[in-house]
Amino acid sequence: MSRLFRESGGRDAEFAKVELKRRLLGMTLNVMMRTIAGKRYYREDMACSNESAQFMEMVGELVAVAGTSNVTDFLPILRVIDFQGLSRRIDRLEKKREEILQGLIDEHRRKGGGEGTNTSTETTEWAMSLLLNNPEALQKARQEIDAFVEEKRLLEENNLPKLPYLNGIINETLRLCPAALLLLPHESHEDCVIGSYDIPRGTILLVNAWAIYRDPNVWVEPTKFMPERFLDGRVEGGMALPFGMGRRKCRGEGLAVRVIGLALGTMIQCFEWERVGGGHA
Ligand code: HEM
Repeated sequence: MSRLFRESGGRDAEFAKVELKRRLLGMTLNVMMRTIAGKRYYREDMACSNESAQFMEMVGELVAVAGTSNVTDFLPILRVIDFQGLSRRIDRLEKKREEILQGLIDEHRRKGGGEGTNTSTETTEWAMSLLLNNPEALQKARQEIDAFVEEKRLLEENNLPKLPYLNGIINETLRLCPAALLLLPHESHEDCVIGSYDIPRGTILLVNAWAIYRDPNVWVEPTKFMPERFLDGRVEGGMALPFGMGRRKCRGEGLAVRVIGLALGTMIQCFEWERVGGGHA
């Protein structure tokens, strides 16, 4: 925030154009790496070390491979020739990941001392984008924060549960722009029945969260940005599962919601925001 403040030219300055993605990525990566390995990857000037460049490259490749349809799932015979070369790509990626993680473990031992990066970064960026396109919601969030947090004090993590509208914005962002469109694939390890369907052992199940979030039978005006859907602890339609459900639910939910809430809330509290070129997208 202090860097954004300096770049914006300080208190009485005109609007300045800023690029958020790299900063949000740096911030989430730093939170994650401080938790996992006790070190920062990005410095304040956003320069990144060779190690963090490698790490980001690996995350980028992982996202690309995870998003590629695998033809051999449908025509297993093609597996023999590794038709799309996906197996080779995954093997290479696995090796790279092992090297990076082993390097962190070795370093940690010497000093005696997830995938969550992308999802938190993208959700925060989408939230800002939705707010810039819905200035009345931005205004409401600002009023809520100003009414609750004393003047001249920065928003703190323990304020977050008391800011229902800000939380509504995060939930509505996760609904409209879900970071995990199909959650993560699950595979049945034994025959089972779901609803009235017989599911054989070894079936891959994908949950189309994106379609659920846009179902007009579940949501009023599903494509509209309305944080109010989530106010008073209620969930319109009762069908929100951005972090999945059950035993394999996201482990990082608590961390993600806090990091996104704090980053978004502080950006709203500290700055006036406008779309580049004004207008509406
Ligand atoms: C906006 C942020 C995030 C979203 C939307 C998200 C979403 C998800 C979803 C949908 C799943 C699959 C759940 C299922 O299959 O039912 C998942 C799994 C997981 N997430 Fe997240 N996630 C986020 C951030 C994070 C963060 C920050 C971390 C770690 C620091 C994290 C760690 C994990 C782990 C370890 C799993 C696998 C859990 C398991 O298989 O048992 N996530 N996440």
